[in-house]
Amino acid sequence: MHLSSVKDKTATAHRADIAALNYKMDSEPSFLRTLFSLILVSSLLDSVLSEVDACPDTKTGLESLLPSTMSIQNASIESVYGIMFDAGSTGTRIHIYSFTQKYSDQLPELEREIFESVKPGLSAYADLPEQGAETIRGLLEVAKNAVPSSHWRKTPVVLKATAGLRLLPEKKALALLSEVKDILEESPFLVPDNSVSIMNGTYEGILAWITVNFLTGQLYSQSKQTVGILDLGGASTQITFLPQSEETLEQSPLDFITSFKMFHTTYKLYTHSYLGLGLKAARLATLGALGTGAVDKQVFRSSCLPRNMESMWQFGGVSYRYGGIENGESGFKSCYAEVLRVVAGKLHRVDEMKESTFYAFSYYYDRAADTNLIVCDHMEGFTSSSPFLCMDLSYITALLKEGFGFKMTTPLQLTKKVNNVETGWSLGATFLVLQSLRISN
Ligand SMILES: Nc1nc2c(ncn2[C@@H]2O[C@H](COP(=O)(O)OP(=O)(O)O)[C@@H](O)[C@H]2O)c(=O)[nH]1
Ligand SMILES: [Ca+2]
Repeated sequence: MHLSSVKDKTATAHRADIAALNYKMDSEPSFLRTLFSLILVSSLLDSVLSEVDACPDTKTGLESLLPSTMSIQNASIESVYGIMFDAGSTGTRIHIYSFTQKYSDQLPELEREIFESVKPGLSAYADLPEQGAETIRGLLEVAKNAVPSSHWRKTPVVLKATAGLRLLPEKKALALLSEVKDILEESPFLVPDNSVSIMNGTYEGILAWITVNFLTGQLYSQSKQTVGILDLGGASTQITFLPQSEETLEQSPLDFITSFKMFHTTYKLYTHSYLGLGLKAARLATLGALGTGAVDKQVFRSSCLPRNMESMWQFGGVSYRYGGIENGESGFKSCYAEVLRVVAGKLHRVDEMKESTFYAFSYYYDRAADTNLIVCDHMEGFTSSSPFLCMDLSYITALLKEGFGFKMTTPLQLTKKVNNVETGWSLGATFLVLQSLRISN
């Protein structure tokens, strides 16, 4: 079993708080081994990335806006702010970034992030767009407190929705976005054109890759030892990495490879977003409830749930009745067979992935952090607070192992934050907005 930490990979990081997950070893061994090979980087690399090589070339793409270094310094210097809403399938989050610009001829530095979230996500308001958009208002108040009023007018605010809205009928999604746009326009912030949209899945992966490799210092290092990212959302999941072998480029479908230029380097990334393979969509698929809509009295059953359980669950504004199989199968073996059917044949694989380093976040992190004991074979002891734990962990195992084809030995870094900044696509997306508005150099 191979365990590694962020510290090993990041020369400029000084400290990583690492907590290996504590699993009970009497459950199914293969299940445990996969999960045990994940490390919980419990968040804080509290050091700063320093002395990085800033290449202020304003001619090309993203390089012109990436902050040259991360620093937590007192900033009496001119500040630049950017507000990004992540309208995810399970919740809406606001990220308020502040950057400082020390000298007008230098690139700005990322100073800090303020983060707040609300649940459920916009897609839960599919039939109540006005009410859904109201959830944005409270988050905008957070932004008003975080950004000095003298900067409101020049601070861009953007909302990007992901798989929850992608899965809604177009008319309903557009109605929600239109209400949201009205609320942003009532705010004192700068609302650029196309400020409210559904983001393409390819961007989701690329922007998260930029965020993570920026935060870990890889975009500045000479060695360009970038790391891949695995994001497991509620409705979709993304994989993005920089292929090293020609074989990978040749063997991948054309739409899995995207090129862009940054820091005098052209990156040719492998990226794909699998719609419907997010954790919550996978629950529906496992239960056989995908695409059934609001089915009144039907109870969807699974051996991944405690035998005597029966309850209700909501996703995307639809309520589902679900339960265990009374007097029937239960436990890891049968559960794993069920989730395998959800991933079988759905994912593209390349050999190189097995040898690469990946940062895994979102539900990969959340569900692992929820897990002190693996209890698929002891489900009767479950409380109703987490009835889906066995199903979710079985799905994550199946997705990584049988879906993407990772080996037991592939090290995956589970992380929520790097340098106290949330991992995810939001920071990368904010760089793009600042660049398009020429707010940064
Ligand atoms: N680390 C991190 N996780 C996040 C952030 N925002 C959402 N998540 C996680 O993303 C998962 C939910 O996915 P979501 O974005 O709602 O669904 P999607 O629309 O399918 O991507 C949960 O595990 C959240 O905790 C963030 O800013 N940072
Ligand atoms: Ca997401």
